[in-house]
Amino acid sequence: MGRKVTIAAATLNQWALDFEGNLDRILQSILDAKEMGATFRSGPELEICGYSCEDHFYESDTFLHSWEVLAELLQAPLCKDMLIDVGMPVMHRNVAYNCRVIFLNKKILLIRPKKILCDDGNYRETRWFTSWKKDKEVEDFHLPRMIGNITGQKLVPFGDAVISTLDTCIGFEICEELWCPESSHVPLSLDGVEIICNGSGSHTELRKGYVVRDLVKTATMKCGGCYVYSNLRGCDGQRVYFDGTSSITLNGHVLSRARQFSLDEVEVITATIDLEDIRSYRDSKRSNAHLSSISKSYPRILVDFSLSPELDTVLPIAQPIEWPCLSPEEEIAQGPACWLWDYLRRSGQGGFFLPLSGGVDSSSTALLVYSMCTLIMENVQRGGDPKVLSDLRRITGDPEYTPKSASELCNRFLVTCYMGTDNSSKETKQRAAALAAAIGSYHMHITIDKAISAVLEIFSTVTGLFPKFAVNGGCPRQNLALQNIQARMRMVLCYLFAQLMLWARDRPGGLLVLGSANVDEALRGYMTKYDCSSADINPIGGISKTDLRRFLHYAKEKFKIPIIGDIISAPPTAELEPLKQGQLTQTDEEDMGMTYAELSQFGRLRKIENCGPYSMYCKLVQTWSSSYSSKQVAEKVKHFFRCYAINRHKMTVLTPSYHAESYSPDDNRFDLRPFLYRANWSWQFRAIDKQVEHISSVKRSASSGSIKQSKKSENVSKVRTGVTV
Ligand SMILES: Nc1ncnc2c1ncn2[C@@H]1O[C@H](COP(=O)(O)OP(=O)(O)OC[C@H]2O[C@@H]([n+]3cccc(C(=O)O)c3)[C@H](O)[C@@H]2O)[C@@H](O)[C@H]1O
Ligand SMILES: Nc1ncnc2c1ncn2[C@@H]1O[C@H](COP(=O)(O)OP(=O)(O)OP(=O)(O)O)[C@@H](O)[C@H]1O
Ligand SMILES: NC(=O)CC[C@H](N)C(=O)O
Repeated sequence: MGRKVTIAAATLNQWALDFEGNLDRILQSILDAKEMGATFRSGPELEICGYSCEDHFYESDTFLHSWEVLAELLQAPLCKDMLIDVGMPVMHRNVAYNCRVIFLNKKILLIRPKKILCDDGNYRETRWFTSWKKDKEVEDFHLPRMIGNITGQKLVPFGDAVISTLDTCIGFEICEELWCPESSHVPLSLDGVEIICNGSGSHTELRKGYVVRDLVKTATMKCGGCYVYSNLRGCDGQRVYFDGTSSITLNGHVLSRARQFSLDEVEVITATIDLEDIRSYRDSKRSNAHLSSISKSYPRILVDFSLSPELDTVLPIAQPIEWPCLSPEEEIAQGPACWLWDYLRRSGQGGFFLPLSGGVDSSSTALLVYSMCTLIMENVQRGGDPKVLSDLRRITGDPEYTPKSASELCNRFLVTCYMGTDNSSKETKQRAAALAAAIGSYHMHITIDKAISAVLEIFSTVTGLFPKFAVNGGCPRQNLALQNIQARMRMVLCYLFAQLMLWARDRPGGLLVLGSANVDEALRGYMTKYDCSSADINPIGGISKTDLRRFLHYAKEKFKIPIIGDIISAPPTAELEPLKQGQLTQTDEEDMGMTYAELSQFGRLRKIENCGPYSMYCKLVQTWSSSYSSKQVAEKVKHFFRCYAINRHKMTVLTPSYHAESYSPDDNRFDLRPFLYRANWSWQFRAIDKQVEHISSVKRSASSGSIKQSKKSENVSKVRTGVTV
């Protein structure tokens, strides 16, 4: 009959500039697609070189090696009789484009450049690429000779065209083209293109999972057709994690979807569709059909090849499935854990070292490593990607190793250390030890007072001065300095232990130091510069305290670790000031002058809603009207902006973190701002003061108005009752 087509979308964990590994994973996906009966395979954006090559896209080597990989693919016997669509950068007439290259049986059919580039947040595509502006036009592309020698072609079409096979028509839109208001799938669908492929490089963020689902469902519900969305997966050398949710959708229904987070480097999904379902859906949507009849056509590349088999009557077609979205706490449990795994195996290190204070932040970080271990266990037990076990054996230095349990694995991967001082309470020490025992980390407890005294002694010998804590009569400067030296001393010890702990345990290599400053503390600058926040990597640096608490509640049940309950209910504290009869005198929220919940709101308004001090005040004066007076709101906003301005310099040395929040203050990558501010914000704060004054005068006149009004009504009622004034 020739109407049923099996299509494959590949999800690949590529790595920028790892041409060898990227080629292997592409080949593996083609093999898997073939074995699953597909005749067409589409893959993610820039899959040949990796998405995050960034300024390496200025290097001609990146283009050269991408062509070399394509040459391997063209010649691979595996690729015979399959229509293949791969992503790579291509230079055409001295301009670099982000392209799809579509080939079949050693011939390149089309090179399709990206038409709408992405420049939001983490993306800077226009820095390296130019968008193709010539709608529905193609030009001749002169193939490099090494490719021409394989394909026997000199020129191939380059531009905005579609592929017509004997049985259907295939078109392309690349990632951002789906997100933007002038998506290519609309004119493609109106021109009768039945299968639309989107090779994408879309990163994860908390609560973003529904976006692609809604986009592909809406696109195909409105326009009809089959949408093949292939996304990257993993950490390809940057702070972002590509979440891998590739999907195949038909006429508004999702037919197949890859997992959102997974350790599998290659995951191929397929769906068999009936092309007639597209035709009847579109034709019965009369508005669609009328618009189609007047739409301008795309150039069609005719191919003497059919995606559907001759005899397909009994071939079962795919049925709609549900696309459930993970909760934010599940996203935290899985996303950073997968990112940590990619980072660990690609960095060549032997595990992690974590200073564990028993507080919410460092405990969350420890639990994320444990979560990584549970994902590895699940993968090994399921017989998932064999690469997981081979990487595991390489990292542990044990070629025979097979993990017995997540906690046994955690013992090999994670060294935790409580670094106590005279100011530490026994409760935090116990909580750290109990958590470490529950997850199985290799735990130590050390005291660092001697080191701190030694450093202070150097200062006192030179100056003859002895700084004191505030409780002992010291000024704020002395008080802070005494806190910061403890925090910084911990950092120095972390790196020492990270370097030598595997030596002490008779294993090769070193450990990556994990940091655990959360996104809110960074924004407010409530951290000591170059203390434990200056780690190698930080899995929670993009996550808010509020979400970390939600994650801890989830982890307590999921991993059955009761001590997490105590960690959640303890007040966040730095424990850097002396205790009073063994009790805490210092809490984070009191020190900061704002709650974590308020801080999170400031963060969202500053970054996501682009509020300066004045706009932030105008918004919060309404939102917080039931709790604070306009004057109090003004004070809070000013306090936040003062702290932010004074501490912004700390963002320049922020430890690289997993990107999770759209309000991340990550300097010069996600949040481009100066780091030297005029911290009194005199102009801006005056604007706030004027508003406060205005609101107060309106209130004053309203209340005097209401007094007059009530006197007036009193008189009226007296007249009515016959009493004269
Ligand atoms: N504009 C600028 N550009 C570049 N550097 C600048 C700078 N302004 C100050 N600096 C430098 O920055 C340094 C001051 O920063 P830093 O040494 O961090 O010290 P600082 O920010 O003054 O104090 C540490 C802060 O973290 C809080 N804290 C302390 C201990 C633990 C915790 C916790 O996480 O629980 C929080 C503490 O309450 C305080 O707010 C100085 O070296 C100063 O010269
Ligand atoms: N007693 C300690 N032992 C080990 N590490 C510590 C200790 N105190 C602090 N740290 C490390 O320094 C980091 C920052 O310390 P801080 O007191 O600011 O904690 P925090 O950011 O509130 O985090 P937490 O919730 O983990 O205590 C902690 O996350 C932890 O990694
Ligand atoms: N690579 C792209 O074009 C980025 C796609 C998209 N805007 C996202 O946030 O995921």
